[in-house]
Amino acid sequence: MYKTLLSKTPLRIFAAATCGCIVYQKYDEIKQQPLIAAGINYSRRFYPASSEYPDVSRNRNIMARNLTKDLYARLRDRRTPNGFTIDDAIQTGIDNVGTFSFTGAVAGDEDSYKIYKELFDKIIVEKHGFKPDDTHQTDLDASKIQNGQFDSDFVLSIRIRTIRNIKGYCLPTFCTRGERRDIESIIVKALYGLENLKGTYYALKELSQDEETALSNQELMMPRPYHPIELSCNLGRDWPDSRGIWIDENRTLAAYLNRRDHVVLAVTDKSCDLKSTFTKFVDFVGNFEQQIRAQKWDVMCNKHLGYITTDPKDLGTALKLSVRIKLPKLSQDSRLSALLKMLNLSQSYKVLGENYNIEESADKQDSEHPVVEVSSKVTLGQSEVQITQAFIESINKLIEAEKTVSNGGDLDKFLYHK
Ligand SMILES: Nc1ncnc2c1ncn2[C@@H]1O[C@H](COP(=O)(O)OP(=O)(O)OP(=O)(O)O)[C@@H](O)[C@H]1O
Repeated sequence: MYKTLLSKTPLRIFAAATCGCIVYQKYDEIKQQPLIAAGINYSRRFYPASSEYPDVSRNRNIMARNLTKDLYARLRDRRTPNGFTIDDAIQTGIDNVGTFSFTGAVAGDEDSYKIYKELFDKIIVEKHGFKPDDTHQTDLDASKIQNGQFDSDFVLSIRIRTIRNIKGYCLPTFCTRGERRDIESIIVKALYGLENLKGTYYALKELSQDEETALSNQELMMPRPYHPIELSCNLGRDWPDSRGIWIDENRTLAAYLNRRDHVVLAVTDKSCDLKSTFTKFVDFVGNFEQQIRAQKWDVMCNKHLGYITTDPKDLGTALKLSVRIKLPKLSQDSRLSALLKMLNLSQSYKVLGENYNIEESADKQDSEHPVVEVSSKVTLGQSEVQITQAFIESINKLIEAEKTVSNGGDLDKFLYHK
C-alpha cells in the first residue's frame, strides 16, 4: 500500500497542481487582458467586478447611495493616466458610513473627474444641485460687493478661504513623496515671490515645540489628519513631510500646504467689514496665481467644474466664508440649525462658549454671550461674488433674527415667514 501511495501521490499532486495552474493561468490571462492592454503588468489574483463590489448597504454618504453594481463594473477596470482607480476614489466612503451630506469619494488627480465622471456627476448633482451640462463662472471682482459692513455688536471676525491645486500633479490622496516635495517648492517659491507681501514659511517637520504651541495659540496651526475619513483617503501619509504653513507679517493671510489639497489660501480678519476682507482675499489669491504662472505652472481649473479640488464638496470656487458672531439667544435655541438651513448657511456651526476671547477685540466681548462660528455652504454654480453677496444677506438676517428673539419676538414667525 505504501508503495502504491508513494508512487501515486506525487503524481496526483503534480497532476492536480499542473491542472490548477493551467486553469488558473487561463482565467488570469483572459481576465487580465484589459489591464495588459493598458500597459499594466498585474500579477495578483484578479476577480470580476461582481466579486469586488463593496458592501456599502449600511453607508449613508452620497457615493454609497449612488453606487450600483453595474456602475462599479463599468468603472472598475479604468485608470486615470496616473493610475488612480475607482477603488482609490471610493475607499473613504466605504470605510466611513458618514453623514447624509458626506460626499464619500475623492479625486486623486484632475483626470479623476473625467474618467469617473459617471459617479462624480451623481455626487455633484446631489451635493451641489449642479448638473453635468451646467457651467461654472468665476468672478473675483471685489468692487461688486455691496453692504459688506456687518453690525460690530455681533460680528467679531471674518475668515475667507479657497483652495488651489497645481495642474499636472496628483492630489494629496495619491501623490508620491517626490511629487509632494515638488509641489511644496513651487508653492513656497510663489509665496516668497508675492508682490508687496512679506511672510514666513514654517515647514512642519522643522517646527520646534514652542513654535508649534505659539501657532496653535494663534489658531494658525495645521492639524495632522486624524479622522478616519481623512486617513482612508491617504491624507496622513508621510506626515509632516512637505507640509507647512506660510503666514504674512500681519498674521492675516495664511497658506496651508499639502493637507487635503496642494494649498489652502486663507484670510482671517478681526473685522466686521466683509468687503474689505474680500478685497484682501482677492488680492492674495490673484497675486499667488500670478506667481505660480510666472514659474510656468498653472492651477487646476476648467469651465465646467471651476477650480478642481480633492473633495467634490469644494469644487467650483472652493470658497468658504465664515464669521464669528455673538448669538446669545440663538446659540441656545434648538431651532438655530433650521434657521441656518433656511438661510443657506452650513448647519455644522461651532459654539465657541461663554469664555471665548479674541485678543484685541476683547472690548467687543461680553463673556455672557456665546460666540458662534457660522460658515457658507455653496461653492459650485455661483461665482465668488454671488456667494459672498448671498452670505452677507444671510448673516444680516441672522443678526435680525437674534435681535428679534432678544426683544421677546417669536423665532418661529421669523423661520416660517422669512
Ligand atoms: N471667522 C473666523 N474667525 C477666526 N477663525 C475662524 C473663523 N472661521 C473659522 N475660523 C477657524 O479657522 C480654522 C479652519 O476653519 P475650518 O475648520 O472651517 O477649516 P477649513 O479648512 O477652512 O474647511 P473644511 O475643513 O471644513 O473644508 C478653524 O480653527 C476655525 O475655528
